Amino acid sequence: MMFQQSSRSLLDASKKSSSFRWTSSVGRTFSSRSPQDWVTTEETDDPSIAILKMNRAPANTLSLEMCTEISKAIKELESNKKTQAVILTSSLPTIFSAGLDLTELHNPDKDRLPAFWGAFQQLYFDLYGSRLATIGAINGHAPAAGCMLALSCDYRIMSKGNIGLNESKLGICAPPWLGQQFIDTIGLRKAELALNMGTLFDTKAALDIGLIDEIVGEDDVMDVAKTRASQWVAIPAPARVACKELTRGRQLNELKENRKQDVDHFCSFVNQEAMQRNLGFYFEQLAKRKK
Ligand SMILES: CC/C=C\C/C=C\CCC/C=C/CC(=O)SCCNC(=O)CCNC(=O)[C@H](O)C(C)(C)COP(=O)(O)OP(=O)(O)OC[C@H]1O[C@@H](n2cnc3c(N)ncnc32)[C@H](O)[C@@H]1OP(=O)(O)O
Repeated sequence: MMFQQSSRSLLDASKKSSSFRWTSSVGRTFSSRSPQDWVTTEETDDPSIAILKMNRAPANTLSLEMCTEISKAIKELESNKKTQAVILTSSLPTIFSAGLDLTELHNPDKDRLPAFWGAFQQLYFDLYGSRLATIGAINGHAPAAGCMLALSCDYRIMSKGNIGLNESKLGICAPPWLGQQFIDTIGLRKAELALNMGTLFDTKAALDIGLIDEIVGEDDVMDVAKTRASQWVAIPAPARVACKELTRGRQLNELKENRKQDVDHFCSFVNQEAMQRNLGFYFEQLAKRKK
C-alpha cells in the first residue's frame, strides 16, 4: 500500500460489533448473505488486472462491515505483486453504491458509530491511496459516499444513473475530506454550487463538469474498463505511484493526522437532535418513495 494507515483498534472494534441482520429504526429489515459475499474479486485474462465487485443488495450501502470488506479486498489484491490495476464495479442492475448505510447514522449505536466512521475513513485511505491503478466502472447510481468510491478511483467511466454529493438534501454536509476530493476533481465554483444544492448529475452533466471521464454503453462497461486499465498499467508503476502521491498525498496525510478529531466531529455532529430529525425524515421519505 502506498499510503499505509494504521487503524487496528477501530477495525478490531468493528469486528466485535458486527451484525448482519437487523431492523432499522423505521422498521425495515435488512438481511443479506454474510459480509464475506458482499465483495468479490475476480481475475481477468490479463493477470495484472483484477475486478472488485460490490454485491450487497439492495443498494451496496456502506455499513461498517461493507467498508471493512472492500478495504480487505483492496489489501488482498495489493498483496499480489502481479496485480497492478483494479476495476471497481457493482453487480446490482441499477445501483453502483447508494452511499453510507443510513441505518448506521440514524439512531446510532453509540459504541459502534466511531468504529463505523473509522472504517469509512480507512476505506478512503485504502482506495484513494492504493498503489493500484483504479478504474471506476460506475454502472448505476452513485450518490454521496457512492460518489466518494468513484472519486477515489484514478479513472471513471459511467454507463447510467446519477452521481454527486447530495448530503445537503439530507440536512447534512459532506465531511471536509470528501468535499475536498470533490473540489479537487471539478473545481471550487462548480463544487460550491453542487454541494449547496445537493446536485446529482446524470452521465452527460457529470461528464460536462469533469466528475466522470467517459460515458460508455451499458453493454460495454467491462470491455472499456479493461482497456482503460491496460492503458494505466502500461505506465511504469513507480511513475503511477509517484503521480498519485503528488496529487493525493497531501489530502491523505491531512486526514491521517486528524483522524481522531474527524471521528469525534462526525460523532458529535450525527448525535445532534436536529441531525437525527433530518435523517429520520429523509429515511422515511426514502422508504415511502416506492409506495
Ligand atoms: C460541517 C459538517 C462536517 C462534517 C459532518 C460529518 C459527517 C456527516 C457526513 C455524512 C456523510 C454522508 C454520506 C452519505 O453517503 S449519506 C447517504 C446518502 N445516500 C443517499 O441519499 C441515497 C439514498 N438512496 C436513493 O436515493 C435511492 O435508493 C437510489 C437513487 C440510490 C436508488 O433508487 P432505487 O429506486 O433504485 O432503489 P430504492 O428502492 O430507493 O432503494 C433500494 C433499497 O435500499 C434502501 N436504501 C437506499 N439507499 C440507502 C441508504 N443510503 N441507506 C440505507 N438504505 C438505503 C432503500 O430504502 C430501499 O429499501 P427497501 O425499500 O427495499 O427496504
